[in-house]
Amino acid sequence: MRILVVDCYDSYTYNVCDMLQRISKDIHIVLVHWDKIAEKIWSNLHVFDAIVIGPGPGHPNDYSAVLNKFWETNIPTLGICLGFQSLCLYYGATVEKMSTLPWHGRAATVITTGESIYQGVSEVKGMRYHSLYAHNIPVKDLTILATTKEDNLAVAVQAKRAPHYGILYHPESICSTHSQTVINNFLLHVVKPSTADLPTSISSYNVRPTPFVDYSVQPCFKVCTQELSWFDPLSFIEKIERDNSFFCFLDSAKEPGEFSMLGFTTGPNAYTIHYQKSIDETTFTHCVSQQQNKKPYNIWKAVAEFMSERKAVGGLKQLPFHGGLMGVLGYEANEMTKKSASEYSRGLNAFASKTAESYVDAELAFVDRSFVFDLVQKRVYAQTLIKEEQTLENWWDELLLSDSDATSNSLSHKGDQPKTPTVTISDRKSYCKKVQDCQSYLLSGDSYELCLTDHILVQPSKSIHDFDLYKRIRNHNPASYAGFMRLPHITHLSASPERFCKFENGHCHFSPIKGTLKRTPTTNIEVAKETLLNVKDSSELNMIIDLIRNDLYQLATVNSVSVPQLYSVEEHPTVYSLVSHIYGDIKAPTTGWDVLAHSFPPGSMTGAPKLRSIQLLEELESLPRGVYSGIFGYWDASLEKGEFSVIIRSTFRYHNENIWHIGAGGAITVLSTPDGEFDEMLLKVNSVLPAFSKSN
Ligand SMILES: C=C(O[C@@H]1C=C(C(=O)O)C=C[C@H]1O)C(=O)O
Ligand SMILES: NC(=O)CC[C@H](N)C(=O)O
Repeated sequence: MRILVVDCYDSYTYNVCDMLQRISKDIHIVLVHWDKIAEKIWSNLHVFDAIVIGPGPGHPNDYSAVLNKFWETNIPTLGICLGFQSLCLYYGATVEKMSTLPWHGRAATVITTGESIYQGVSEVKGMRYHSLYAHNIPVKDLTILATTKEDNLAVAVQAKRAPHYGILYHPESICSTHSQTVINNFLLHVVKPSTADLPTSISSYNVRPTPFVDYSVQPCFKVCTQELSWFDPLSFIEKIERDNSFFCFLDSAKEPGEFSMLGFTTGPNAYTIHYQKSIDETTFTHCVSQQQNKKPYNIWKAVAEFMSERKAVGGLKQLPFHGGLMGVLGYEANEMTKKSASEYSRGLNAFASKTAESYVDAELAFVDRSFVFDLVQKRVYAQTLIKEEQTLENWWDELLLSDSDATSNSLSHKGDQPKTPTVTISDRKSYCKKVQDCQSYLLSGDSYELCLTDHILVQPSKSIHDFDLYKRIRNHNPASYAGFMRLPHITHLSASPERFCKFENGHCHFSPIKGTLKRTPTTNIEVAKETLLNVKDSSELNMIIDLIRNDLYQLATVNSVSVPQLYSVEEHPTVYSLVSHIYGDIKAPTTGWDVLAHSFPPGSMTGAPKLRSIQLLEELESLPRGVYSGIFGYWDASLEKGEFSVIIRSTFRYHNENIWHIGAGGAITVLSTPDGEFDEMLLKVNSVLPAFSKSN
């Protein structure tokens, strides 16, 4: 069966594709963007057995010139949400803003006629992501098939003189029920599948992403492992790090901790890598020779090629990291945002007017020398990536010898009592105004959720030693995804609680956080569960769960994406969080790096639909986000495993400038209160800011 799926740049379109393909493996989908439908598609429309017009931001009027061409055919067509509205509009209904608050991320009870595509289904749960609704529906042209119990809204229609259907709720959502029956009814009872193959010129026409490179390459390195007697990573780093030494420390700081890893750039095979979006160039610098190799394209493709040429074999299987990539990809390191970190060079606010090249959008290191700390077993391993012809040096001896009392756990610090820094942050009034601006976009149907953030600048009274600052942040907020990275362009200090994505041997795991509650003496995990499992926070999370399923479906194997438990509440040092866990499987030649690239930036930091939300947020937020909202982590040289956190509750600076950046914000929905969102933003700033004024 050949189906044309029209993608209106929603963040749920791939969920629609997967929903269709779960019906039958014989379904061949051609996915096209509504505004980029090639002439060869239009001239071959008749070869498709069915058409599905997906959901999308904005008003259906914006799409009519194109979508109406589908309603003029006699091809079985199903419109979802925006597609439903387009069908109703085509027959003269009125489509306009809801007169009540929209149900973004909330499932309604849908009563059906039990007829047509609802044969055998009398009541379903239907997840709603719409701000507009259709009324004055002409009954001479359209039959209403279902309405909501809560507000008696028409949510499914069928045309009387053509096999055209519309469903306003999202049947593809994790929270909708009986969708396989409904879609089955549409496909099997409405569509008469033809047997002929699609013309090759069309069958390969697809916007579904493909892996960057073929990773089935010959390994280039082997991993040499030397177990050492235990030493505490933090005290060790404090002793050996110097103001100009580059290294990357991924610190599992939340008790009991699992693995921490420390990567050095001192080996013969080490590189630093940085990306400048403003010139779309990725630079690889060999650490020993300082020789540079520049690639005139984005970091995702460039790093994929680089890593495929440096595949490693060996090492202890139980360790997460043996050497490879460590670092940060900043929020703007994607093709959806227009801004880049180079904006800082235009003397914005307090920035020194450095050149644009000073501000990079991503920076990582390829480390061939690393320590991995098994915090549970209290074991530490020195690991080296070497080529066959290279000889192994005991590089760790020199480091350990330079640190005679590595076992000391004192969190001593350099320098005297820092004075209160100068902090630039939005005031309540201006932030609340931005929250209201967000909500206007939500009510107009341009977005269902916007993760609004503020860009806080911290100028210490005198320069602060960065690792001292890290130790203070870690003391105040020991997080699961803590870490310290000092590389040539960016110094980044993390206290993040949020995993973005972990991948290992083809299994991917995302765990977005939405819903944050301050810890107080009267809150405990039970109180937090009662408080966070409310309509606002769960609807915020539902939208991101569906968005991440969609991102995963782009590359995951059909039927492999799952959400075993919709919500859980996690306890962190300063807050409680509502979390969900989404899993999916990929198979070679796809790797976790491909999944990261096509799921970036993190949906929990953009909102949904992702593209439109990113565009709106760029309008609303004056500065680039820089490192904040990006991801921080590692990709092992085996290419088989890696883990990146969402960069929040962190601070970073460029080039040892005495200006530190903190990003903080929260998901804005129609249920948000401006003051509540400002307070939430402040709560998150205070997971890091106090460290600039404390002495330990
Ligand atoms: C935006 C931030 O956090 C994000 C928004 C959250 C929320 O709205 O509850 C929680 C975690 C993050 O996904 C931040 O910490 O700055
Ligand atoms: N999910 C959608 O397709 C939304 C349709 C339209 N933008 C609305 O908000 O009503």
